[in-house]
Amino acid sequence: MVKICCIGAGYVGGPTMAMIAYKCPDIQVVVVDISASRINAWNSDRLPIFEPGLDDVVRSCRGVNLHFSSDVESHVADSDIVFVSVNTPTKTRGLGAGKAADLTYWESAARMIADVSTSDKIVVEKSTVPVTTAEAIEKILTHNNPGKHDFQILSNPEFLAEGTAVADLASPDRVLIGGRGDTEGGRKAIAALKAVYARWVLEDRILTMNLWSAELSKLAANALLAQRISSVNAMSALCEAMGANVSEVAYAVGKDSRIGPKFLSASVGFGGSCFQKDILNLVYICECNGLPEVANYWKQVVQINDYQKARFVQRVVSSMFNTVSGKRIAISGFAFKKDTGDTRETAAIDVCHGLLGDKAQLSIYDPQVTEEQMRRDLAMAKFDWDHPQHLVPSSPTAASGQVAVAWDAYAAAKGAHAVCVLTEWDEFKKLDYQRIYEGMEKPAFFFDGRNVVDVDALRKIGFIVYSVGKPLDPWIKDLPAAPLS
Ligand SMILES: NC(=O)C1=CN([C@@H]2O[C@H](COP(=O)(O)OP(=O)(O)OC[C@H]3O[C@@H](n4cnc5c(N)ncnc54)[C@H](O)[C@@H]3O)[C@@H](O)[C@H]2O)C=CC1
Ligand SMILES: O=C(O)[C@H]1O[C@H](OP(=O)(O)OP(=O)(O)OC[C@H]2O[C@@H](n3ccc(=O)[nH]c3=O)[C@H](O)[C@@H]2O)[C@H](O)[C@@H](O)[C@@H]1O
Repeated sequence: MVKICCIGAGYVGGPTMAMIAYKCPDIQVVVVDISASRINAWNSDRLPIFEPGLDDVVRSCRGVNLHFSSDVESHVADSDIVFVSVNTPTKTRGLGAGKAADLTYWESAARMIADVSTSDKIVVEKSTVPVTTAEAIEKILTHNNPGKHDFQILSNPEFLAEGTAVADLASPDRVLIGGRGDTEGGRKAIAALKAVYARWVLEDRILTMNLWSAELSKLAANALLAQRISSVNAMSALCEAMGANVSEVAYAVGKDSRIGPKFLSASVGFGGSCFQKDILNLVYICECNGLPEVANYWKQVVQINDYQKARFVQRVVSSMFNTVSGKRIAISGFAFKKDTGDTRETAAIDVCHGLLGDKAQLSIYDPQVTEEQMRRDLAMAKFDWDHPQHLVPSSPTAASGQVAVAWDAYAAAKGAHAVCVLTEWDEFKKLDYQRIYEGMEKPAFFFDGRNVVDVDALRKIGFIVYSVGKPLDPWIKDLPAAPLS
């Protein structure tokens, strides 16, 4: 029986391994992590991540052929295939700080594999890593393993998106396997991993290629996806200036089959643990390889995203008589997108910081994010969020006087001067906005960073409404549009 061990029980390791176990009853899968609390949560009724459909998948195979354990070393030693799905955050110090990927967790996992291995292994890069990381890992493994076992390194980047992870894993657009197809050992390793996925993924969707192409394809895919969002967000600023409607423009553009309709929703800015991190990593790789023009091209995607968040804050402050000092502002949604409780790099953090900087009183509601998480995020230094939680410095009392957390969107808006929608949760489309309006200070402002509400209906109720990329409310029209510097 094939034994798989995955190092890292996070948003990727947990769901991907659960899907492998679910689809391959004859494979034993163990997911290990240095965080005992995370492992305990995977073994409990309340999983550590919120992901639609995941509970059922985990429940159907946990304790049968899917196990979660903090006994990292013995399970790694005992396995044939080791997936490494640990954090690869942006470096905060030293060479490449603010851009390069921090491979500390990766390297320590690799050294541990080398130390404990008593048999040959296939080591699979699941984490998103800089191009040529496979070679570095290979060197660590071959130079540190006393038994001189054979290690085959494969790159198998993950393309799931949070909120749709189960569907993405069950029916992926493609599975990518990079390996050394020019050696016999490499070919065997590729075939072994391919055989795992082939249990449920059509053969023509399993792509095999060389290691560097696979590693780069992952960075390229995220860069291109994020670029679409920055492109449509850049258009949203122009739409506001011209009286056009970004949803109509995106619809018209997306009808071109060469462009396609997906990933063209204008927003307050993309968030999530990967888009910014992976583009910065790409920028760093370009700079290190003497390609400053290419680096600058991709840097723009992140710069437009920062501009979009700053522009939103500017709209809020300038609309409300140029000050939000002491005013209660309801924040509807804190997660970086709907159907997840993940807040890493969420646009809400930057928008809240902007409003807190202008001395607003925030009242935040999100159906899946805990108060503790919101307070930690608002207190944390940039880039610190993507480290295992027990290693992140926290100051849970920061900003506490200016931040309150509400149990629903109605409570958040009570007595507020403005509502800002920052996550596109479905429930925000169905709220009783007449009731919300009646409970607010007047004039009542509504800033929709996700284009979820019916602008005309809210204006009829009496709200002054701003919706990203939509024709402007007469109240807002003549106010400055450029972000405050
Ligand atoms: N979150 C996402 O949707 C996606 C993430 N990725 C990539 O996958 C990788 C993992 O991302 P997430 O799962 O989101 O991170 P995560 O932070 O949710 O999980 C990583 C886990 O690895 C554990 N860990 C770190 N070092 C360890 C070690 N030496 N031994 C054992 N456990 C260790 C941490 O405690 C943590 O629980 C990253 O490289 C990310 O870029 C790729 C595709 C999608
Ligand atoms: O490497 C990763 O981590 C993953 O990053 C993204 O997945 P994810 O970040 O989970 O979620 P997305 O659906 O891509 O959304 C990212 C951000 O862009 C925003 N977005 C998305 C689409 C859109 O049209 N407009 C828009 O503003 C979302 O609200 C969210 O803040 C990619 O979609 C995955 O393929 C990839 O595996």
